[in-house]
Amino acid sequence: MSVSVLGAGAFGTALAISLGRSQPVTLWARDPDQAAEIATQRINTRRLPEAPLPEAVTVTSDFNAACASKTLLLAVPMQRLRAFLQQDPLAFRGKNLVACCKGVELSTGLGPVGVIAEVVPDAQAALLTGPSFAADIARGLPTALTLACADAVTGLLLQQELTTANLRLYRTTDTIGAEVGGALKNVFAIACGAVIGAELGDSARAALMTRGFAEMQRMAQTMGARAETLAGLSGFGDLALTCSSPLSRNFSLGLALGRGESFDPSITVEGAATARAVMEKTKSLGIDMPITQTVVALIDQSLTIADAAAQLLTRPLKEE
Ligand SMILES: NC(=O)C1=CN([C@@H]2O[C@H](COP(=O)(O)OP(=O)(O)OC[C@H]3O[C@@H](n4cnc5c(N)ncnc54)[C@H](OP(=O)(O)O)[C@@H]3O)[C@@H](O)[C@H]2O)C=CC1
Ligand SMILES: O=C(CO)COP(=O)(O)O
Repeated sequence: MSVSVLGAGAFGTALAISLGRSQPVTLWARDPDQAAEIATQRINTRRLPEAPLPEAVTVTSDFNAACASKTLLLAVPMQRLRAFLQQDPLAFRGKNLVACCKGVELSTGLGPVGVIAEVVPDAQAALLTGPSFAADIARGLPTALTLACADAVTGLLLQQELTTANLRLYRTTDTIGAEVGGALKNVFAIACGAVIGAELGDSARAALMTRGFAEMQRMAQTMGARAETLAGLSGFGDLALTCSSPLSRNFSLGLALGRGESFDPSITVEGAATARAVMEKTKSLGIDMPITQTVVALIDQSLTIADAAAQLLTRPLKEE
């Protein structure tokens, strides 16, 4: 069986590199000039410099050629996924579509698996998520991720097909839990970055991570997810990585907010739109998400970091 990665950003390129060390892989970039440059130089200088492509990676901008594979990894940002699929839904029929993005769609409140199911209902939708920086995967450093697929047989097949020497996959059928964990960890990473940027201390960050994890569990379980999914790589695991590393773009946006600095708007930061989408969604779920709400206000600059901290500290006292 063959695999293609659609989207030659940092993550798509890293996955193609890891897979390409042991099997043929196609990496698709939408821009023909970019595809030609990566193919010639054997490196994605724009998105993942210092990570050479193995020989077994074929780079192309030919969409139909890339879609000839049975398994397609969709490595485009969350808010672009629907438009990307809608360009040619027939090309995706009957495929194993593995979303590699994290977040909640602003217009619908759906996660990546939900979006795939809506646009291409006759594909097998799956999600690859969990703690990993693209640069680490590309360098061959050890990583472990979650492969979520509601269909257990397809999930097992994808787990075997996409596990590599340095990328160990665990599988689950709980796609909702995996979606919510991956989406919310980015929101809390923004909050943690802001706390560190404003020099409020590591204790405050630990409090935010823990109470953020409570919000994540609350939302996921209200939506029918399993608690053990949130305790796994896609929930706790990714929360731990993203909230503690300046290599995270979400954490870095938070750092900039905390320091009162500007941040390059062209950088992919999934947590910003997702925080908004989650607040919209939780209106109908009827649950309390105070940290997520605070992140929305910080991004909108309708609240200072000091006021945000004061607001969270003075909420009514409750049981843990
Ligand atoms: N980077 C990382 O370490 C990790 C990222 N992820 C997740 O992977 C997803 C992608 O992130 P990442 O690769 O880092 O982002 P990048 O910003 O590096 O790349 C995004 C890619 O998506 C492409 N793209 C955007 N819109 C479209 C579209 N409509 N059609 C086709 N291609 C499109 C871009 O193409 P173009 O260059 O032409 O604009 C670019 O190649 C995110 O959800 C992120 O959370 C998950 C784990 C790790
Ligand atoms: O998802 C990631 C790590 O698991 C990458 O995080 P950022 O998108 O914040 O860089």
